[in-house]
Amino acid sequence: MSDGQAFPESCFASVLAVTADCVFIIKDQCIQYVSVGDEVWLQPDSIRGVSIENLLSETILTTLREQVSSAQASGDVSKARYIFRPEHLPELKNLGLSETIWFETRLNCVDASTYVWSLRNINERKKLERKISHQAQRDSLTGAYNRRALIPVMEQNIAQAQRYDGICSMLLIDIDDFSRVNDDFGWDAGDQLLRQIVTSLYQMKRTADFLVRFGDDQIGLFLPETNHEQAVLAGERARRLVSELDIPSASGNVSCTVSVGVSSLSGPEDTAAEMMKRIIENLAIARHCGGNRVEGDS
Ligand SMILES: Nc1nc2c(ncn2[C@@H]2O[C@H](COP(=O)(O)OP(=O)(O)OP(=O)(O)O)[C@@H](O)[C@H]2O)c(=O)[nH]1
Repeated sequence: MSDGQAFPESCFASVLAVTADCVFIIKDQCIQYVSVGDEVWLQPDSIRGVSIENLLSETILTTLREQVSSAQASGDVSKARYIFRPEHLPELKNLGLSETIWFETRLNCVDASTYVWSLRNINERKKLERKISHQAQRDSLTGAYNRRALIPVMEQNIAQAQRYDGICSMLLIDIDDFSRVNDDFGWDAGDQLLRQIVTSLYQMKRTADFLVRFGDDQIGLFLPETNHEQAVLAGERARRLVSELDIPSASGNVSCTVSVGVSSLSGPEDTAAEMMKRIIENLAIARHCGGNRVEGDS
């Protein structure tokens, strides 16, 4: 900084006071100074002079040591992310840490024993990221995962099945004549039927099974560690379950049937794409034969 731009030392405290980040100045592992920023739960008077080793967990301290080393080695600002959980940080919990906080931090060394560590609360950003990721992977009507979410799950499970037992299957469940439900009972009743089918299948499935809204009137159910015979039985259970639904609507009770295509991994050369192709062919046969039917690999 040139002389003309000399920063008035009296302004340093004001700069810290206006920043939303929480800033620590740490010397010989002791907190020399803290500006709490938006972390108003933190009580500066209670932690000034305290050793960070008494305040932070071993996991956080390990990352912090690495961050300090990195800043020392590069002579530059070093960044790291931390999760502060009240249950892992009893001292901070006593001070008022009441919820899990994600911090994005920057650290700069002043000299060999002193560094400045600033912590930015990114909980809001994390929440938004989770919401966007949730929306990207979920169907908004039924809350089930969507087709996009299925692909990696299927590929990962198929790769795993090929390394170990080689077994997994998938069902594609298609509502017969769904447009008739919309036409005769209204779109709301159609929506309600879709939701109820997803809820019933969700209750039927095993924990490890992965259920998705595959298309407009199609539900996919990926079944890890399930052979073809078991998968066809699961398809039959799903078919029967849906046929027993009877949903009241303003225009009368709504019921429907489904056609189910089933396919199972057929060997080490098989792929998710090939399996999906067979499922769609089997589903087409089930529909062609009049619906309300389960069709598996021949
Ligand atoms: N209620 C409701 N209907 C939807 C939704 N998404 C798509 N649809 C309707 O679902 C219907 C699907 O029609 P098709 O794919 O021809 O299926 P189908 O009438 O069951 O015919 P088949 O499959 O040949 O028995 C269309 O009328 C779409 O407008 C939704 O979210 N809610």
